[in-house]
Amino acid sequence: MTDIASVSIARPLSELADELGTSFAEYGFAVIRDHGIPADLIARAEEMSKAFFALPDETKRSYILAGGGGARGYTPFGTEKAKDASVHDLKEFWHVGRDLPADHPLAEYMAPNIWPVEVSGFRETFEALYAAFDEAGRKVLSAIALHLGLDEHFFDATVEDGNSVMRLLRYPPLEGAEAEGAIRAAAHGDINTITLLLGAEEAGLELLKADGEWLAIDPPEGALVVNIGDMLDRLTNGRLVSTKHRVVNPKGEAAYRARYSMPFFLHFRPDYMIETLPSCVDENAPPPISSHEFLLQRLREINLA
Ligand SMILES: O=C(O)CCC(=O)C(=O)O
Ligand SMILES: [Fe+2]
Repeated sequence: MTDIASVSIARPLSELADELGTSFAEYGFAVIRDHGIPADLIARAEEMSKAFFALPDETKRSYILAGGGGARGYTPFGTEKAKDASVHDLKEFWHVGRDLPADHPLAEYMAPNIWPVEVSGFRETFEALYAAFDEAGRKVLSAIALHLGLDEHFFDATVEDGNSVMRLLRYPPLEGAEAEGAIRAAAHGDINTITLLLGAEEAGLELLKADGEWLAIDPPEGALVVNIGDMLDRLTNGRLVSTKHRVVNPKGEAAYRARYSMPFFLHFRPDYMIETLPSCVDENAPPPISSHEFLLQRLREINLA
């Protein structure tokens, strides 16, 4: 294969599962079209995200939740650092999670969302987008299950009421001669099960290929860029790879523009035991670990817990 797959997911999953799975095995990434998230919802969400980040710094900072590890609300510029990186990423973000009823057995793992009162329609829009991401994610996981020789619904119970997080990201415009080629988000692997990303048509996202070269990702307007996270890499003992990726400031005029994107970090349920699938076991298979414990280990490494 010479490039990552670009797949319409409107076709029967059994027909596309292997094309998708092969791309995840080789690159850890695929582009997914016809994913079912309505274009007008995406447009509204992008507008609301821009409106939030345009608020005064002081207002945005009033939505920082101390002690929550950035899991909900606002995280300012200069907080998150990639694992082993020496400088902070050039980004600010807002997190929306799953709202569970207070008496739900998994409620202790998922803090209630907070919402900025200054942007009207923000809550409704992002609740709708969260649900749409959830549904698109289940479909992608069904295709992955087929590719792995599992039942199409294998992953349904593993992600039900999982602590997936939707991140609204803003990378501020950079200034001066050093802007071109600056690193907006240092190379990292995602921690979760799979990530569904909107907004990557604004240039900058690159993945690290097995041969050590960086490959720029250039999806068509409105498509999802999907990548395998560390949890699914671990579950499959590396058959599907969590590939390092980064966001560089593009060359030319775009270097001086802000970049907005919206990843949805789809997570297993916190109590799901990540134990290598029987078909993927070999002598190097890692020991079982709960999804929650794995997440905590990794958040400490990136300065968020
Ligand atoms: O902004 C992007 O395009 C990618 C963001 C990303 O990789 C992340 O937040 O984990
Ligand atoms: Fe990422």
